[in-house]
Amino acid sequence: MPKIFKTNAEIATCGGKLLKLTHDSKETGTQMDVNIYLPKQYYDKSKKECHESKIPTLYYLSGLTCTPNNASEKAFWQLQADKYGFTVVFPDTSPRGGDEVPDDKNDWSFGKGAGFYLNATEPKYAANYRMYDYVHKELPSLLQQEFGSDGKLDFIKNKSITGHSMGGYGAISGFLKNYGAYKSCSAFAPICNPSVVGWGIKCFSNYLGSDNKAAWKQYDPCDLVKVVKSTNASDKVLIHVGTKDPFLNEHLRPELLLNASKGTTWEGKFDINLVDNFDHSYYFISTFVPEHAEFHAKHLGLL
Ligand SMILES: N[C@@H](CCC(=O)N[C@@H](CS)C(=O)NCC(=O)O)C(=O)O
Repeated sequence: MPKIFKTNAEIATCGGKLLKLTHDSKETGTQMDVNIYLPKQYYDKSKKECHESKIPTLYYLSGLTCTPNNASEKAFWQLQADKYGFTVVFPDTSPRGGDEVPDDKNDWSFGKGAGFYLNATEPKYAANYRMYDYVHKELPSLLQQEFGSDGKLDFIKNKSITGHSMGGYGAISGFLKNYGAYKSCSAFAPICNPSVVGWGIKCFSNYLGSDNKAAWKQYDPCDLVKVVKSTNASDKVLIHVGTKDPFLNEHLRPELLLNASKGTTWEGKFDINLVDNFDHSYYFISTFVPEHAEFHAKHLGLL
């Protein structure tokens, strides 16, 4: 069978391996980069094929301007993945490619590197900017086909999701829109109410249409909490945001998510931790990665 993924690098790190991959995406119509970390448990020779409990997956969605490499190099998920035994998938943040993929070269918060984890409907962007279906459907399915065939890895059934900034919004939005598909969700400095903040307004207007507010509501966590019912008593979304995050008051606005959830089935289920002195960087993210890893490990049945 022809291979789906091309392996550009296979890097030993911690007890497992980081694979830097590229593949063709039908959703985006482009080649996509993705990194995956296979933990030490995957390479454990004493474990036979067809594990009774397969190794689950944590999807990490990155923020504006990022490629799969930022978090692979600076978040230190690998140590945690080995500790609990989960795979980590680091998708790219948008389609890439040449001039055939529309972009705004003067604005790093829009276009390439800023796909906003949605399916664009505006004609200019609709062919390529399909990061929602790419991340939640196509990528897990392709990974399962190629890397899950030995029966050890589960990219689809036992999975959780997390992310940073635009990726934090992508994680919460994807978790709510696919309620039940992910065992747990967490976020680092998420954009909580994209419909009312600068980064979100620019991306939603261009990708979904400035007048199409009904489409905006289908992705905005502050609207989704009102229509998606939390039916599981153990639902909890773990969030950390730094008080010295320069984007806190202009773009992140965690208080709006707290307010939006009031009176809904999600009230009290967003565990928002405003942490003193931390900024928006990977110094902040890596500090709280162990806490988020333990949280997801519990929900994935690893603890
Ligand atoms: N200063 C950044 C602003 C964008 C930014 O802070 N991006 C965050 C996500 S919203 C990030 O993770 N940047 C990459 C990194 O820190 O490695 C730039 O101009 O590239």
